[in-house]
Amino acid sequence: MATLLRKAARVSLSGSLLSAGGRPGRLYALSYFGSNSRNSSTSSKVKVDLDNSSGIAVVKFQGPPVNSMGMDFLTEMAIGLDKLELDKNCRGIILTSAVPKVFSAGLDIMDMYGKTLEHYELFWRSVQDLWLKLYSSSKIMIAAINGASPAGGCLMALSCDYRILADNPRYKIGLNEAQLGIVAPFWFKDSMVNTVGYRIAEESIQFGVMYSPADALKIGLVDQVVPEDKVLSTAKEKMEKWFDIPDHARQISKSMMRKPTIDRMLANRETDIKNFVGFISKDSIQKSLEMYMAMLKMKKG
Ligand SMILES: CC/C=C\C/C=C\CCCC/C=C/C(=O)SCCNC(=O)CCNC(=O)[C@H](O)C(C)(C)COP(=O)(O)OP(=O)(O)OC[C@H]1O[C@@H](n2cnc3c(N)ncnc32)[C@H](O)[C@@H]1OP(=O)(O)O
Repeated sequence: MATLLRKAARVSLSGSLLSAGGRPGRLYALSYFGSNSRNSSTSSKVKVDLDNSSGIAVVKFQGPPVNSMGMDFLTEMAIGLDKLELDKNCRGIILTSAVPKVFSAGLDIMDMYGKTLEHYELFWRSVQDLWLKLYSSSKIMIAAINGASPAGGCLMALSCDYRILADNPRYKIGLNEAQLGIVAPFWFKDSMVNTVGYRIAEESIQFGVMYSPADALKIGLVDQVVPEDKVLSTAKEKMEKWFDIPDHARQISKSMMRKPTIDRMLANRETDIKNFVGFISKDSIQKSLEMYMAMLKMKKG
């Protein structure tokens, strides 16, 4: 019976939940995925390794020093996720980091500082695009969080179906935007509310709280805390459990849960871009970012 279910589960719905929701999907070349038992692709910031026999793809962030989400990272992630979304051999995706101590430092602050309005618009569209791909993926998404995960890093984790955090008190996670003098947009907030509930999100976002693993587990921001050397293996074990559920049933259930949040973002996408560009280009906000970057550098010296 279990084997039958696994076979049935292999017949997955094609495309992300976005296309399953009746929106036009896009086609991308499948150049690097052949019929070998393992397919790897490395670009400068992201490594994708799909094991065809298990159906698990590991997407590793490899942009030292802190895996910040700049234009290159956003583009490479978008391409990698599109390819995996279309690959029938892939049933689950694990996000993790190859950079010691950091999962991702979130959006690259240098992409939000001292640039043109056109750059801000393009950058924000790319951030939205990555979130849409992650949040609406038809695949099982597990975050194997093996380092600090502030702001955009936390958002990537929140977009997954399951979160495993390494048990190291230095690996804090949260939407800390308010601490930088900027504001987590509504779809960051929605992702947080959908995970931890309204009351906790309300406090969390206003204070820009960064949670220790123990606290993140307590509020449900992560689902499991495990020793650092077990993060990836636990993610793979967990994935096998998710694989027991037939894909079509899981995908439709996922879509049912996430569609209202995705639709809200799509309906407000252009306004959100306008808000971002207007907000980030303000002198006062640019000053806050400048001071924050200086503070990060001072902390080092
Ligand atoms: C009305 C509202 C409408 C719309 C909304 C409008 C706008 C706002 C939306 C914006 C949403 C923003 C989301 C974000 O993700 S913002 C980014 C937030 N990130 C952080 O605060 C993390 C900052 N970094 C850290 O805390 C630490 O670096 C970290 C990750 C814990 C690692 O610590 P450590 O290993 O000690 O490394 P260093 O701090 O020494 O950093 C090394 C190096 O990297 C630089 N750096 C760190 N983070 C970033 C970053 N996010 N972007 C760019 N650069 C970063 C750091 O300065 C060091 O540089 P150096 O040159 O000194 O080597």
